[in-house]
Amino acid sequence: MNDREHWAPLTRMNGLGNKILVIDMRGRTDKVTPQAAIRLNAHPDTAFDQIMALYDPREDAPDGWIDILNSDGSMAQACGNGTRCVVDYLFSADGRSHFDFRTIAGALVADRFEDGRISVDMGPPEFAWEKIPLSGSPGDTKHIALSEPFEPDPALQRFSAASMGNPHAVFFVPRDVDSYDLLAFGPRYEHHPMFPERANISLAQVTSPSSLSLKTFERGAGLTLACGSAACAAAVTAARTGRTGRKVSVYVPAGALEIDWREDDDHVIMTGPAEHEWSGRVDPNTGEWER
Ligand SMILES: N[C@H](CCC[C@H](N)C(=O)O)C(=O)O
Repeated sequence: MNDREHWAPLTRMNGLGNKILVIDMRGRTDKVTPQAAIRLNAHPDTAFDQIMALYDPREDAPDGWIDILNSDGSMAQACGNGTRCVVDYLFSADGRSHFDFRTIAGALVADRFEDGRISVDMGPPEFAWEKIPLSGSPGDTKHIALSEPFEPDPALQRFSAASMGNPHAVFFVPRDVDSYDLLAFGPRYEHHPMFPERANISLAQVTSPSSLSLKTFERGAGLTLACGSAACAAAVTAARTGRTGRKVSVYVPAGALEIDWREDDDHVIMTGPAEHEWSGRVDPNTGEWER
């Protein structure tokens, strides 16, 4: 029997087009399962890039623990666009605008401003190759030569790497990011032997000392319209390689994310919108849902 009254609130949102499902698991003792994620992703109305599963606050998670699931059921350590959606979901419920969440990668402190924009402190980037992680001990992670198999275009044979809690490979390209067939080579790059935990693969075209355009093939989710942690990774690697300053506007089709890589504490602050689409409920164990 489907005891739907005991299903969890399901909210479909997006962060600049990054498709997010917020599942409110507070007050429950069960978990959103990878099987539920795969089933939800199989339906066109609930197909998503990430699930943000929000659990009760606990001693080390003042405003709640967040599990992040990719659409293939794998777990992610960071999700900037998804975090903004959780903030907006909670603000709509009780008007609160400051939050201190925890994920497996650490703290995610976020603030919602009067105009609806939301800032998330994504923490400091990590550049040490063994912590990203990369294999083959490439040493300097500013300019890494990709080992075979790679694309014939030289711009797709070297990258900069960073972790925002999750692994990112950023390829700086000279042309419009849409002029490359990222959908075609993204899967091979995501699973490349240099990325022992796979990687989020981004193409970045620097357009000024304070702006770049970005396109990302996400680990465990594929080509997405936006990726917040990739925007952070692209901004810090652009700054680190002297292509931009530490404040960068990262443009994706639906708009821009503002990234500020702070000098004083090395933290990366990402600011952008969140959009509510519809609300329903879901069985977090099976992925059965209704609006
Ligand atoms: N879309 C997310 C990133 C998800 C990262 C996930 N693809 C992984 O690292 O496995 C964001 O806005 O930050």
